[in-house]
Amino acid sequence: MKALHFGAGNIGRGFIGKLLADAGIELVFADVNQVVLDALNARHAYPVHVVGEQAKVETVTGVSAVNSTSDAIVTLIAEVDLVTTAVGPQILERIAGSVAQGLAKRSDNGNTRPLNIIACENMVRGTSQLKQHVMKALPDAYHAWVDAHVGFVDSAVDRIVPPSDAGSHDPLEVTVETFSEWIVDQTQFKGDRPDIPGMELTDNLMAFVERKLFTLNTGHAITAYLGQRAGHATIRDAILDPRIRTVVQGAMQESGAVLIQRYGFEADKHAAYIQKILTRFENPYLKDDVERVGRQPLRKLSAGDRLIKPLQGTLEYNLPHENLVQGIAAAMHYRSEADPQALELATLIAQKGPQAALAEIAGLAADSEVVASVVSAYDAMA
Ligand SMILES: NC(=O)C1=CN([C@@H]2O[C@H](COP(=O)(O)OP(=O)(O)OC[C@H]3O[C@@H](n4cnc5c(N)ncnc54)[C@H](O)[C@@H]3O)[C@@H](O)[C@H]2O)C=CC1
Ligand SMILES: O=P(O)(O)OC[C@H]1O[C@](O)(CO)[C@@H](O)[C@@H]1O
Repeated sequence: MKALHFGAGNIGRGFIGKLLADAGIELVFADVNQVVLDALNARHAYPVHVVGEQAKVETVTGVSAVNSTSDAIVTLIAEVDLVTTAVGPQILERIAGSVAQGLAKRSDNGNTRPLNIIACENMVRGTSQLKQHVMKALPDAYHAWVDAHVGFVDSAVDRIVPPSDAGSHDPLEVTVETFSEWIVDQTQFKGDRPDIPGMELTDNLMAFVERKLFTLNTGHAITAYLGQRAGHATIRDAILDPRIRTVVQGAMQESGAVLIQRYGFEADKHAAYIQKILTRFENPYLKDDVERVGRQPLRKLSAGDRLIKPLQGTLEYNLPHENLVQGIAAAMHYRSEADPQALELATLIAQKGPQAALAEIAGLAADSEVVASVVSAYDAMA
């Protein structure tokens, strides 16, 4: 079996690519970072530091790489059995054109072996969104063929992989936590489902996507935003601050109450899930900067993402949300000179004021009670 994985970054090398290579799948990474591409093609292997109580270094072998903007992509898509991505939600649209060309070539070549495509991004049904971009880029004449032979499989992906230690000079080295969870929608595959140890199948993906995104990612983002306000550099330092921990735990519980209502999770199991996540944030073996976890605040404050969607859920079920409100207010204060979205956020707030800016970014009614609560928390934090 042969796979093409877009994005040889932290999750690509440290999680998805590793699982594929460990399963004996011939793996080609596609990326735009020439240093990483050259190193992968020179060594065909890289080290993964799995850190925890019992640290170990595992070597991923038998991998190669191509430039994601080269024609090689089209040829590969015409022949591989599996395509995965971990490039970031905003990049999916950019790779869709070459995926479409590859699918057209596959069809022209008469290759009717099933192909499955799985986007592994922090977003709800990211593969379905990739499919929309691909279909837009693909001539109509190929649509029926793609529907018959290509599975677009949504997934939820959970492993904390910050950039490797700044002390390392190896561009391929990656450091990962012990925990990992990759859950895919078994109903969307074409042909036989691949047997990849570490890839779990479900017929109830939305529950798992929302459980992960609106618990871990909700709590993580709020830890980052409150952490920056309090002057903490890392997620560990922030979550060990008792005032921050109280709000983060409260926000995960508020979001959890929505998930329990919506999906029927058992309350005690969900409480244990939250506690486990808090210990993952505390991981003493990972150095995870608040800027990494807080990156791209406009995306994180958008309507379907980890802060606003749980808040909307509390409104839908008439549930408490004071800690989510604190987290959203802190997100509006997030600043980073290196992050274009943080700069845009600051400009929007300066130009329109916090009420109109939040309404626009989050898709909330400017005159709603909940926007007034966030603005009042935002002002109190200023
Ligand atoms: N790092 C983590 O702990 C986790 C990340 N994720 C998700 O995985 C995705 C990737 O995140 P990271 O690995 O942390 O980011 P990263 O920045 O480490 O990796 C992204 C990679 O994509 C590459 N890339 C950019 N444009 C490209 C293009 N046009 N074609 C091919 N490659 C391109 C970059 O050069 C980089 O190597 C994101 O959606 C993130 O939300 C999900 C769970 C955990
Ligand atoms: O990758 P994003 O969506 O910017 O958000 C960072 C988040 O992703 C993760 O890297 C993995 O889920 C978390 O550590 C963090 O909550």
